[in-house]
Amino acid sequence: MSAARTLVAGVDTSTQACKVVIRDATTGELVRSGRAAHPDGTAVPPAAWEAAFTAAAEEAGGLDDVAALAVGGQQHGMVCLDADGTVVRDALLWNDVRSAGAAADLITELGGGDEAAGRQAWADAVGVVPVASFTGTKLRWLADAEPDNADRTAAVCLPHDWLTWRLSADRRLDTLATDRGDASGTAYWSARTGEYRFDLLELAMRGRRPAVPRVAGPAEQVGVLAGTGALLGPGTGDNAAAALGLAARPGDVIVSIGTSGVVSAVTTTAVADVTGTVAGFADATGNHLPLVATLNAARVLDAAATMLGVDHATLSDLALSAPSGADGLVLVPYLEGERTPNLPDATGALHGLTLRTATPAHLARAAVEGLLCGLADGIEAVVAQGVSVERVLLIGGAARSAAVQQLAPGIFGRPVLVPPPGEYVADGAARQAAWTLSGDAEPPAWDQPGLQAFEAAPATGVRERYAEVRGRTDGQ
Ligand SMILES: Nc1ncnc2c1ncn2[C@@H]1O[C@H](COP(=O)(O)OP(=O)(O)O)[C@@H](O)[C@H]1O
Ligand SMILES: O=C(CO)[C@@H](O)[C@H](O)COP(=O)(O)O
Repeated sequence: MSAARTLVAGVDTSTQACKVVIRDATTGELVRSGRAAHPDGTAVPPAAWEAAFTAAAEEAGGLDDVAALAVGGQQHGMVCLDADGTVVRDALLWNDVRSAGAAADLITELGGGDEAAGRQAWADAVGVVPVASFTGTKLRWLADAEPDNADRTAAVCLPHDWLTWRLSADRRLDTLATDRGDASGTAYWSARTGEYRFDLLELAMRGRRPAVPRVAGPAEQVGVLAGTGALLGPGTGDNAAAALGLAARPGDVIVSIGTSGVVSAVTTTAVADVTGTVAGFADATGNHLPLVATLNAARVLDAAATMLGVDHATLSDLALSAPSGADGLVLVPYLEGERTPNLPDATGALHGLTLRTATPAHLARAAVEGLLCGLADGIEAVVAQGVSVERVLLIGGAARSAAVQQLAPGIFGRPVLVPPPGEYVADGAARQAAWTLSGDAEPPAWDQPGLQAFEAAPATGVRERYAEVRGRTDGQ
C-alpha cells in the first residue's frame, strides 16, 4: 500500500470565475479541480466570491484532505470593511473606471498642480502612475462620492486578501494579510522599498487612514483554514500567481489574454515608468513584475463572436480564413473604455468598412488583430524599460483560440510558446501553498508543462495600420 500523498489547493478568484485546483505538494500533479462563475459587472458584492469559492471547492471534491491553501486573485479591487469586518459597499473592480477623474486629480495634487511633476512623483514613490484601476484612486472616489462609506471604512484590502481572511479561522481585522505582488497594485505600497506609503493612502482618503493588510513574505503562513486547520499561504495577485505557476524566470514575458490583457515579465530590479504604461509591480517570489494591462482582451473575442452569432471555434476559423490585415478593416477594441492607453471613456471603433471587408471573416480577423496589436504595444513598452525577451508565453482563456495562437507570432514579431490550456493562476497559488508548507527557501520544483511553439512571418503593415486608425479615432 502506498503512503498517502500530501495535497495542496490553489485558488484563482478572478474577474469572471473562481477556480480551485488541488495538486500533489511534491510533484505538482493535478488531482482534482472545480470552477464556479462570478457575477457580471465592475462592482461586485464580495460575498459572491466566497459563494463561488465554496461551490468551486465542492466541485473539486472538498478541502478536508488538503494540507495548505493559497489564493491568487484579480488585482486592485477595493474591498472596504467596517470596524466589525462587515463589507461597507460592493467592491469596485480593477476594470471599473468611475475613478478616472480621481486618478487625474491625484497625479496633479502630488505634483503640486503640475501634471508632469505629479507623474514623476508617483513613479518615484510607488512605481506606478495612477489610473482608474488602482485601489488608491478608487479610495479617492469613495472619499468624494460616498464620504459616509469612507468614514465607516476601518480597513481596506484586495479581493485575494479578503477571501484568504474569510477562509481563515481568525477573522479579526488585524489578521488581514497580503503579499508584495498584490500590495504593489494599490498605489500606496512601493515594490522598490517594500513599504506602505501611508501619506499617499491618506491623500487618497482625504485624511482618513484605514488599516491595511500586513505584507507577508513570499511563503509566509498567514493563518489556518477554518474547519480543517490547513496552512494558509499569503496568496498574491493573479498575474504574480501565473508567473509562479509557470515558474517564469528573467527573460520570460507572459502574455495573458483573460478578461484583462496583460504583458508581464519577471525582473530582479524595480521598474518605474513615468509614462505610466508599465506598472512597477512586484512578483510572488521577492522579485519584480513590470506589467502592462489592458481592459479589453478575451471579451473582445466574446463580443465579436456574439456580433457574428458564432462560437469561438468558428470565430477562429473565420479569422484564419481572412487575409492578413483584413484588407484594411481595423477594430480598435476599447469596448470597456481603456486603461493602456489611458482612455477610460473611449469606445470601440471599426474602421475601413467597404463592400469587400463587410464579411464575417474580415470582422473576425480584425477583432483578433486589434486585440493582438494592443498586446504587441504592451510587449514593446516592457522592452523599452530594459527588459530582455527570451521567451514569450501565451496564457489565459483566449489563448485557447487557434487564431490567437497562429496570428500572435506575426503581430508580436516573435515566436510564441503556448502551454496546454490550464489554470496557471490557481496553479501558482497551489505552488505557493506547497512552498508555505515546505518552509524551504525556494518554491517546489514541480514539472512544467510542455510548450507548443508557434512561429509566423512578420505581419507586415498590420500594426502600422492599427496605429494609424487608433490615432485617428482615439477610440472616442
Ligand atoms: N477558445 C476560446 N477562444 C476565445 N476565447 C475564449 C476561449 N475559451 C475561453 N475564452 C474566453 O476566455 C475568457 C476567460 O478567460 P480567463 O483567463 O479564465 O479569464 P479571467 O481569469 O479574467 O476570469 C472568457 O471571456 C472566455 O469567453
Ligand atoms: O488589473 C489587472 C492587472 O493590473 C488585471 O490583470 C486583473 O488582475 C484582472 O485579471 P483577470 O481576472 O483578467 O485575470
